[in-house]
Amino acid sequence: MYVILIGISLVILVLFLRSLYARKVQYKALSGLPGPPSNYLWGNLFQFSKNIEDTFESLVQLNNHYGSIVVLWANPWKPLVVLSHPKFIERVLSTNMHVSKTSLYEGMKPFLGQSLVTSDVDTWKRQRKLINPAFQPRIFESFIPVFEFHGNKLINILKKKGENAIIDVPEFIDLYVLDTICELMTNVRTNFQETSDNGYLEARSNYLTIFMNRAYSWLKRIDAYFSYTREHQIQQKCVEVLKKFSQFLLDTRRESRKKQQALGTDDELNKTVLDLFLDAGVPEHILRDHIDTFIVAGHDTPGSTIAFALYELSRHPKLQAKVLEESTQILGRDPNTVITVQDSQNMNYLECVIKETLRHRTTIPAHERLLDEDITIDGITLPKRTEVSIAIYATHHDEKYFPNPNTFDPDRFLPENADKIQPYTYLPFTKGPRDCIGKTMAMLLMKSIITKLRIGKGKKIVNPPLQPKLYDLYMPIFNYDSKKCIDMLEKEKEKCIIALQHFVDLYILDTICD
Ligand code: HEM
Repeated sequence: MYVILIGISLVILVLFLRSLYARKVQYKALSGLPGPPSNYLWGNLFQFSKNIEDTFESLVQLNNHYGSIVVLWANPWKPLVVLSHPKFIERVLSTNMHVSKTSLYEGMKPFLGQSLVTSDVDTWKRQRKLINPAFQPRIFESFIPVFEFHGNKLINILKKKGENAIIDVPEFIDLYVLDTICELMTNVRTNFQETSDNGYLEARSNYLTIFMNRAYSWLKRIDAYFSYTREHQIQQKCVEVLKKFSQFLLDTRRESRKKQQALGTDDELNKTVLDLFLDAGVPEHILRDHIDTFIVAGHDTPGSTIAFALYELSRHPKLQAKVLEESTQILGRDPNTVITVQDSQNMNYLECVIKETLRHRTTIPAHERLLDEDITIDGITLPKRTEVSIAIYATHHDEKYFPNPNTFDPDRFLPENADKIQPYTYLPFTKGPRDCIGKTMAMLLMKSIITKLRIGKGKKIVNPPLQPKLYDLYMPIFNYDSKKCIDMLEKEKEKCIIALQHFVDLYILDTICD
């Protein structure tokens, strides 16, 4: 017995000494980099664990205060190097190396398992290759009936509300995108737009809220601690609800595939992500993880971008006029015209508006990678296994790369100006082998619904006296009832809904009802 206890103690001691040594080496390598003053023992722990809003604000301000390579010791044992330096970003993103994810993504694993966003490198490579056909240009035409069906439904719902109704447009857009993405990913037609109250949205919102809380609290990132918290219990309940929904999509698609195969009507050319995974014989629980991954990755980002693009257009009548003129030239004046892929691709000015929205209101402000080997540039070395954060929001708002960064100016993306944008400073979908697989689909979807909403009739423009706060930009993720779990977000949620509802929705209602 004693021998076993001594053995275990020795193993623990050796592991502790090893990690102490590794930390010493890492501290030596990184301590010369700029960053907020940190203590050797507890790093910047007490500066970055107040609440989500402070953390977001602090991270964004870092680059202004300390420059484009900043080291943070928010977790004293796991430093994070925040990069907004295009040369370093290029070195990380432009090769087949450094595609591993960091500890940040562990918090998504109870929901997404080992799927594209969260999987290890070998699994990710296989999965990405397998589903590539579902995102190739040759199948884009098959998206059009889906955009049309759910887009027309949205227009009808908004029309029925009547002129004096107060409409939370981000919520309506959100439901439209959710229905559209579910069908594009699984070939199953859902109806969130008319029956939104099924618990799925609330569960997903609460899960993501807790994920964000964990992401910015080193303590909550420790499984041994987190598994005893109330948030963990809530998260488990959320996962149960979420998995029921993906199981429903899976069962429904299996049934319809059987019928199609029996009738010989299955579409061999236009396969969805789910069909490709089903063909590959992926086990049941992993199929559910994949469904969840694609719905979560493909939903909030276009949803909030569309809401913000509409918001910006409501504030800039001249830009609206340009967008309207362009869509009238391409589509004519019949509101029932179907928008083809070619039409969408010809909408160059609308594309500039969306690109500028993705810059100005960067939907994913940062993402992380683990370095596979040392990187040295200009005498600065980041050692292998350093966790780096690619601070997209910071490059998008750096005066050096985007003059007057807080001005909404789609002309930056006109062909004559776009060439001047420095490589690796504009990264809404990130770049490299692990970039956003849904970027072209997202652009088609966003163009289709913004055009369908016929923004720019130019009747009544609401001029907002307020700007949404930085944190509001991330609020569409938390748009549903998060009361039960995170009280502190309530105030912010209201602010966001008021800001967007008041300034975007009334405008859209006016123009659409017109
Ligand atoms: C405005 C819309 C969108 C934006 C701004 C966006 C942005 C991004 C970014 C920045 C990443 C990298 C995240 C990381 O590495 O942590 C990413 C990855 C991803 N996105 Fe998107 N995305 C959008 C729409 C979509 C859509 C519509 C889909 C699918 C239907 C999608 C599916 C994915 C997937 C599966 C990944 C993981 C890719 C991989 O690891 O190989 N995204 N997206």
